[in-house]
Amino acid sequence: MSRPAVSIQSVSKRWTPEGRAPVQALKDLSFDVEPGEFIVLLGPSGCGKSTLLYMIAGLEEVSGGTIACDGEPVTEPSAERGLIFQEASLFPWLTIADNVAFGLSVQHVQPVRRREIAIEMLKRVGLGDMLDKKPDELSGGMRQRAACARALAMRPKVLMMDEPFAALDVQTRARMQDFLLQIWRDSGASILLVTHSIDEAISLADRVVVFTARPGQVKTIVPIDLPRPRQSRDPRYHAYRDMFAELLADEVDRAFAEQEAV
Ligand SMILES: Nc1ncnc2c1ncn2[C@@H]1O[C@H](COP(=O)(O)OP(=O)(O)OP(=O)(O)O)[C@@H](O)[C@H]1O
Repeated sequence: MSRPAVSIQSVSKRWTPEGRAPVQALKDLSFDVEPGEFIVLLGPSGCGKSTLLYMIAGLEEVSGGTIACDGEPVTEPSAERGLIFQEASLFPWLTIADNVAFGLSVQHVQPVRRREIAIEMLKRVGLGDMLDKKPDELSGGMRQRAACARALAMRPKVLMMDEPFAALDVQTRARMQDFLLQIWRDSGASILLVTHSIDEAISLADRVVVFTARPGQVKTIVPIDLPRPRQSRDPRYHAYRDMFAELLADEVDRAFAEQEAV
């Protein structure tokens, strides 16, 4: 059997903000992500989903346990692990093509080749005629597609997405989900996507990792056994929706109770 793309073993994270009480964000978290697998992380606010992505990205250290990608312990950021945020973090003063090409300069790709790759990636995300536009000339959905192109240009083995479509309207969000499934299939990358939307989780995931309220632990891992494209009118889809709503309700109650107690 192949090695997991990401292996998370007994990971904990304790934040110690200056002048404030320490926060145990994650506790004894373990699961693997298989190569090419689409994982969705679902859980109440503050349970440590973003924290986990930052640690896999190598932007934050674990307080305990280990994270390994393709068998190698994560100690620093790598082009093999891309991270996309809710708001596309593009450089406003660069064109879309230059934004996509920028990351490749760090990988010492020659300028002409950088531009070729940028054009190829932007075409793939449907922005082939927007190459020389600046980010503020694009809609939110287009900016997010440009951010995907920039991440994919680095050929990551693992792509992490932190609520990437939360700021988009419902129609754009549905299109972006279709688009994401397409580029996921083409790229062969593993994806870890954080969302608060049960529908998004069911529409996208191979498996959904449900977190407990803080400190975040794995409450359960649910494989979504439905063919794609997934139809919300399918009775099995409804059964998943009910199950996730129930699983989350307890944890959201717990998270609220904790907040009120502070
Ligand atoms: N840099 C930081 N310093 C101190 N505490 C932090 C830091 N980042 C996150 N935390 C705390 O760690 C906990 C987990 O935060 P995190 O953002 O990972 O949760 P989340 O599940 O992604 O939340 P949400 O769904 O609301 O985005 C929260 O209590 C948060 O306040």
